Amino acid sequence: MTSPYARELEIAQLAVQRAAILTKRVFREKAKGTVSKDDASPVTIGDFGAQALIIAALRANFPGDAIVAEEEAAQLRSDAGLRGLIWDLVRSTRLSGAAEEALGGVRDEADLLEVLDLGRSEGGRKGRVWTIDPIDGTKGFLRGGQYALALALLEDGDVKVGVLGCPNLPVDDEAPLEADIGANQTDEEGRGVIFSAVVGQGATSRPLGTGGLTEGKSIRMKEVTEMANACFCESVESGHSNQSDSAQIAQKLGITKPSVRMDSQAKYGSIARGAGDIYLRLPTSKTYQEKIWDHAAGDLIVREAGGQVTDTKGQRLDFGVGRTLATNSGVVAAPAAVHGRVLEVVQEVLGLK
Ligand SMILES: Nc1ncnc2c1ncn2[C@@H]1O[C@H](COP(=O)(O)OS(=O)(=O)O)[C@@H](OP(=O)(O)O)[C@H]1O
Ligand SMILES: [Mg+2]
Ligand SMILES: [Mg+2]
Ligand SMILES: [Mg+2]
Repeated sequence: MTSPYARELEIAQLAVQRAAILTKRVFREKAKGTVSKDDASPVTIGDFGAQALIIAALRANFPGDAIVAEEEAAQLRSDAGLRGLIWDLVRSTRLSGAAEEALGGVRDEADLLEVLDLGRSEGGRKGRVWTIDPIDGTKGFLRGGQYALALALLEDGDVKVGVLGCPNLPVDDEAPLEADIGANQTDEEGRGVIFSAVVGQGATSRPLGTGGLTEGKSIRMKEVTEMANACFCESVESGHSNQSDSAQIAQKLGITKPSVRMDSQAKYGSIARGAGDIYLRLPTSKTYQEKIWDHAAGDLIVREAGGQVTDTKGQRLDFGVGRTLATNSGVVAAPAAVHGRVLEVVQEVLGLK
């Protein structure tokens, strides 16, 4: 008997792997100066191209499912030049060997727009909903630092399958956490990893390849025996997470190491494999609502690796409210055994108790 969600997991990973071939091409061509067209940023090109390829794979395999994706086609409808550039990339990006056969493609430029707009679902608590962030950590992508292609399947509001493609993280699960290096790490030997998880089946990492999937390894969070030695990750952008609050929290917890700042859901993947221990995302404004595509895959991967993920109020992230995590505020992710203690200090510093 095949395990539940086996096909969803396989297709999701292949789709992410194919889309990562495109984002890496865009980065390389940007470095050579051949990709920019007028004011189109490479991240725009990569975002649209990767989203189109991922949705095409979902459309071919799970045509009845709803999709909540970050980008939409509007800008491409009015910009034929940009549309043509993206179409050229999309039509020529394929997995090697038989793996490509399982994934559907995009037919033409008109279909490109159609496919992109399939991601405009409002989400919600009913049925199967895929959520996609084609490039998470756009700043990291541009710098040649960390970024992720994120894909998750929700069923009745719960995350069932999560996949994170991280082209610039080390393949080696034991490799120490690197602060945002910002150098061009794309294509460096030993980099590129896919994290994945299925509810109740644990979390896995495997090299990000260009054809069929290779064997995965099970990953677990590291046990925190001494808080002083714990390592916490946070956003690079101070506008995305309050870094002065996190410094105070770390100090109160007795953490002596400086935080590791890293873009994207690579933070979730890194703590899930024990390269780091804690991920804090502390609100910088009362009005910003986190987007479901920025957290769904990472949330499941960390929980399946032995972690607990809540918001700063101590509530589980609720992916069933719509396109945003409207009822949550920030993120606190840590090994289950110490999550309570971390949350207590977060609430003390934020004045929530
Ligand atoms: N004000 C504010 N607060 C919190 N989050 C915000 C905010 N503004 C944007 N975003 C979202 O942050 C996503 C990137 O998060 P990161 O953790 O990668 O940030 S950072 O790049 O490390 O600084 C980023 O995802 P991408 O757009 O896919 O890069 C945004 O969806
Ligand atoms: Mg994002
Ligand atoms: Mg994005
Ligand atoms: Mg964005």
